[in-house]
Amino acid sequence: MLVSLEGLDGSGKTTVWERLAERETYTFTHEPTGSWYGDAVRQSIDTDGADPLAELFLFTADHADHLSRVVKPALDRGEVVVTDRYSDSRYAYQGAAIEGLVPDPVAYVQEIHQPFTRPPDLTIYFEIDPETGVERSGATNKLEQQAFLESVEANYERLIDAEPDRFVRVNAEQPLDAVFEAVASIIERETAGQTD
Ligand SMILES: Nc1ncnc2c1ncn2[C@@H]1O[C@H](COP(=O)(O)OP(=O)(O)OP(=O)(O)O)[C@@H](O)[C@H]1O
Ligand SMILES: Cc1cn([C@H]2C[C@H](O)[C@@H](COP(=O)(O)O)O2)c(=O)[nH]c1=O
Repeated sequence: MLVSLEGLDGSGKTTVWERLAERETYTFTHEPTGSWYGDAVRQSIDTDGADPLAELFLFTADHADHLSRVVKPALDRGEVVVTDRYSDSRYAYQGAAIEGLVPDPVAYVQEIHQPFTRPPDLTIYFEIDPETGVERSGATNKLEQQAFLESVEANYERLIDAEPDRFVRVNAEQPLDAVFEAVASIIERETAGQTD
């Protein structure tokens, strides 16, 4: 079973993911990955003026490698995989970043993925206000900006509307302990008795 954690920058995904890894025996992974593809992505994120379409394809290359090298093999072994960000990050973030370059950016990014990706079975959406996201993340790069995160949030809402059964919302403005327990219990409930 494949579980993804999604949300705006600063929503607390990584903090919860790290705590889960201390307590649970799931397979833990993340995007951008630690591979050289992930390094290229991080270099692009930190480059103001990087071409947004080129950045989309860097993120997508990292996803393709992540799928074939980590996610699919773990799922084939019957493991529960918990990933900190996955394909919805591309639909929401690059959907916002390439606005104006193609007619329907979110649909365009989804179409690029459709032939090869493996959609998550469950996606936990860490819900926070973009303003809180900017405060918590420290606005350290071009993505952690309020206006941009407002567009990203709108794209996430569109994805949730399209697939309400896949997404579970968690109020990520609660104290961290409450967010963590909510996420842990959702995953425990949804994975009970499941292997792949
Ligand atoms: N529920 C919470 N209440 C208050 N602060 C929080 C909460 N969750 C996380 N934080 C803090 O917010 C900051 C960002 O958290 P974290 O890195 O986990 O977010 P993230 O969703 O992984 O962001 P990004 O996608 O940018 O990596 C950290 O300093 C973390 O301690
Ligand atoms: C996977 C992915 C990520 N992003 C953005 C979201 C963050 O601002 C950065 C890095 O992610 P992290 O959780 O802080 O490590 O990259 C993106 O725009 N598109 C994606 O597909």
